[in-house]
Amino acid sequence: HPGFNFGWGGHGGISGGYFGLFPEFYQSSCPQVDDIVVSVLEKAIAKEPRMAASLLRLHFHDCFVQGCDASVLLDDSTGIASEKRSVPNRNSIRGFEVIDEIKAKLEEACPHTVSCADILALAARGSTVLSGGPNWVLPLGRRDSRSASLSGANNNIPPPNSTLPNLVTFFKRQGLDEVDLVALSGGHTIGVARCTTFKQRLYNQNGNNQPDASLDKTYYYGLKSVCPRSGGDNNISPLDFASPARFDNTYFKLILWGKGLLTSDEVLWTGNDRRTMQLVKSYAEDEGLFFEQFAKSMVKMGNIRPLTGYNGEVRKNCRRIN
Ligand code: HEM
Ligand SMILES: [Ca+2]
Ligand SMILES: [Ca+2]
Repeated sequence: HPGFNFGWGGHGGISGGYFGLFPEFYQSSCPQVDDIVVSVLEKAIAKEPRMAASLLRLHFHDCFVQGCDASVLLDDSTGIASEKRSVPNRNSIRGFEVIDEIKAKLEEACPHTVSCADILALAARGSTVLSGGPNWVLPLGRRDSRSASLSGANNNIPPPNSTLPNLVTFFKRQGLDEVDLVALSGGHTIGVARCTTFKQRLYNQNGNNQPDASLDKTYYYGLKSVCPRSGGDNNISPLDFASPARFDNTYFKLILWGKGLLTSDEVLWTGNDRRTMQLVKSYAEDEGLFFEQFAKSMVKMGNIRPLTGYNGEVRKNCRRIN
């Protein structure tokens, strides 16, 4: 049965069973899988362009905690402490209704076949493409976890005020390098962030009641009007104000101009690491280069510790274990 990769993963030889994933995984068991995913995405993103950003982020927050196993989608229940309650996720991650709709359509077309973890990977790619970004060949065959890790979500997702060395460490822990860090940060070419995630930069970046000196002055004044010193924590600002719904390379151009929204964005340029500086500069100058590396790094991120073979399960409902 080609829809089930017996013999590929689960031998514990190669770390995490990387060789368990392959692009043709659903070729005979659910050939329409990508069409169904994209049709739901088209509707959702037409209704709200930001949804593309939210879905891209969901795959990232899944993969950095226990690997790409849809742990992020589990609700609280007996024995499950939902990752949705973690500091990086609460009042923040979204898109669950769209994932539910995709899952429901897939259960109709190909019952009990497509995992929620693969849906997240497909939704991230589809969202990128529909926003004008690159396409890539996507290895599939991830299975879904029977557990979640609230502490993992608190400890493994990098906070927005991270220093550059800290960001590098968070990514290294997942087997990702500086090139992946810079390229994947380019995901911030779409979507928004809440005032609470960048407030410190505006009012007290170094404990001296001063703004982050790397902020462009005009940009800084604009941000202060959205994000007052006190209150307004849930006010939102685009991560790439020049083209918040378009997947392009303006995110990197803005960073060169001191107009990156989060500390974690700006430090890629100001963090005194010649490698990340050079990468920011090259992606700002060459969108094609950024697209190519983003695609490669997304595949790499999507390969973080997947469950394959007999491990895990294919959930019937992405919000709970079977
Ligand atoms: C490098 C470390 C990263 C940090 C510190 C970081 C941090 C954040 C923060 C704080 C927000 C705003 C959350 C909120 O206000 O509720 C955000 C949004 C976002 N992040 Fe990241 N992120 C990082 C990497 C990534 C990666 C690797 C991706 C995907 C490839 C990504 C994609 C997104 C997207 C698309 C949004 C907007 C979501 C929306 O509008 O709903 N981020 N990120
Ligand atoms: Ca996970
Ligand atoms: Ca953009």
